[in-house]
Amino acid sequence: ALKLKPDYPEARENFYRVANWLVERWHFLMLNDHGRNRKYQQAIHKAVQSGCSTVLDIGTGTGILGMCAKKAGAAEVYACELSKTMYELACEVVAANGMEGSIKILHKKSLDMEVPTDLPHRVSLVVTETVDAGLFGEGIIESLIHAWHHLLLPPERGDGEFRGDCTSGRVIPAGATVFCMAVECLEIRRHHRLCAAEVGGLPMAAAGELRSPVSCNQEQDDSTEPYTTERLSRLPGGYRALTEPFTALTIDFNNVQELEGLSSREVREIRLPVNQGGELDALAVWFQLHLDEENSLSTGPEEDTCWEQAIYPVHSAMSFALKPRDELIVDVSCRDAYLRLCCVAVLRDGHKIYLDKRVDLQNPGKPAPNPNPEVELCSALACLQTGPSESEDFCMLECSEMALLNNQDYHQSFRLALTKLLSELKFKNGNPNTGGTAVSAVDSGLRYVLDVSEGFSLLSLIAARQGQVKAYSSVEKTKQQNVLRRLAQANGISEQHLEFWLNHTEDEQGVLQRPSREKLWTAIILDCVETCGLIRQKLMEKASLARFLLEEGGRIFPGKIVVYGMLVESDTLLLESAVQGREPTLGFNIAPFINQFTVPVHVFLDFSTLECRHLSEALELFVLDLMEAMANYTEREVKVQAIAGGRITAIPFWYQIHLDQDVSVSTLSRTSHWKQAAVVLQQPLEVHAGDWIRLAVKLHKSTISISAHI
Ligand SMILES: CCc1ccncc1CNCCCCSC[C@H]1O[C@@H](n2ccc3c(N)ncnc32)[C@H](O)[C@@H]1O
Repeated sequence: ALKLKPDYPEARENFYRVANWLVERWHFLMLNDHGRNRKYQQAIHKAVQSGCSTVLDIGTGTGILGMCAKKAGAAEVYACELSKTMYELACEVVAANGMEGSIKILHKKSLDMEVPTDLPHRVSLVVTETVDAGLFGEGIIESLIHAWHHLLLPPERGDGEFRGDCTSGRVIPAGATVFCMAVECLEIRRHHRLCAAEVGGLPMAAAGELRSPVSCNQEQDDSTEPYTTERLSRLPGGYRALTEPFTALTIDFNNVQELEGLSSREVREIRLPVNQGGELDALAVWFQLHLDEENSLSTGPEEDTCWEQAIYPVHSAMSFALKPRDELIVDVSCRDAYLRLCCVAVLRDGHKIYLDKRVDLQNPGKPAPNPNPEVELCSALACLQTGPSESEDFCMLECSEMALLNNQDYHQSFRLALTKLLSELKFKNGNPNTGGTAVSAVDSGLRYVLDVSEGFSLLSLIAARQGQVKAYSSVEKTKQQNVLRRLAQANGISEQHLEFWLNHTEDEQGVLQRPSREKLWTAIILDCVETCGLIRQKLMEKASLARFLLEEGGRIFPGKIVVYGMLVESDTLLLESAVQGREPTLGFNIAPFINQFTVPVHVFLDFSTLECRHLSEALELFVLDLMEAMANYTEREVKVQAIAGGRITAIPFWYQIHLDQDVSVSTLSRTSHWKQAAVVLQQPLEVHAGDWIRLAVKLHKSTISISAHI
């Protein structure tokens, strides 16, 4: 169906979202990584030349490694791929490169393969790159254990005697070395822990412990993941290494006993000398993939590779300052096939300070010496909260929800705009001699504010705190509602002034209706921009419904969104969007096939750290007026002058979100929890400084498309 690529807008918009989902973005990065492809080719060539004549490519993707084996002269090449989309793609690619008859591709997971059903006999070489940023995340350990038992010839005998005919089995990559270091990084901290004692003027002590879903401590369930991934070299604000990288683990993929022993290996405790003081925010993990004795690939933050690192955020109520000469104690284990790293404690002047429990092992009765008194005080205050006891009861927030909570500008701006609106209305209606419009029958002077933000939001509380406001919140999860209730209680907001309207929405229409129909809303707060940088779907429809429900003088927040963009030349964005010709893929004809899944809008971009050349100033692309429906259009032509010569390859865009005439928030600001998006041009456009470029900007169903012409 995707190949039919219907061009009616709904399908096209869905096509983007589906294409993004069907084919992960790293396929483009990987195939454009000529260095990676070359190293695999060399290792495979050497192995085949030394006699490995039967090869299995596990997780073939586009088929590139299997084709290398064939070209290197392997007699039999098999490949398996569990994703249907990639399997079909591999079949097309192999056929297009004239190897249809000589590579047998199976739409199967390697674990479901056996001899002789799927392979006529055991093979002498398995090649695979089924690894993620945390190395084991694609199941390579389980795949190789199964391969050694069922698909590979036995490893060569320990006597080192080398049988040239390769009647023994081997794996490429031959092994991996995993590195780890402690880092300070505000961007990571903002996504995993509450960084301030107050949000939008609201003291947060009563919230109890808030956690992101990334944690590798004991209670492992499906709501948490052991690590997240980041491109450390691209994070806004950068990072600071607090320790040297240390080797957390080495693994030999040609030793099945070692592979089997991995998950039952006892937990290793490692001590990391701190050589740079700073806040301990996370452990960063990467690895070297040893393809064979000569070639290895690295996913390190300093290498110029395109890969992300695995990030293990440190969980403790408040951040913890490491000092030089401290030793960080880390537990390394491989429970249920994931690499787990946990910062356990800090060794300082002979004392063990536990990051979570703060218990001093030497004299358990006495609390540990205080790492830094103010931190201790904050967490003590947190423990004083009236709510649950501090540890077992915590509330889980998505990383994006945590980053939103740490966006002070956002909350202060809403507080300011709401205060202004409420005082305007009070003044107008409350003061008869203003000759204001007919005063609506506002019963007890109460005003109603509805917060339909997606996910966890404090805005209902910030509204209710203005006094004389009854706030309705769209927060659905019970634990999250309890956090809001606790905060309301601790901040003098009466229970009656905070309602969770999803608890008693009688019908679909009820979503935006007030309980008592005759009155209407003073303010309705809408969520407009997704964290990924796109306009939320159905925003304009929601805005028109919300407008209808406002009382005289009431407002929607935000009232207006202005889309800004910039013409840039960025090879990086090209490499993440499409395979650039044949050269990077070792001359194989792969690009046209995988590029079917290129999407013209790139999301989750950190524009502030994107390597690119600015070819224009920032310019206004589009205006969305949520208060005046008639003011809106679906397309607009904009002219912009090139300030430098070059190839326009993309147009990153972001938003100025206007809450009212004077208060606005930028999605590009330093404290922004939003990422940016970028339109990647189908054809790069060569321009000279001073050229005028015409942009045709279209917004259809929340999807922005831009075409550029001289
Ligand atoms: C320096 C490498 C690097 C470092 C850090 N980040 C990324 C990379 C780049 N590698 C990413 C590959 C990641 C995806 S794995 C590639 C393809 O293999 C498929 N699969 C996975 C397991 C599996 C199996 N047992 N049997 C059959 N098929 C299997 C997947 O469906 C996918 O299409």
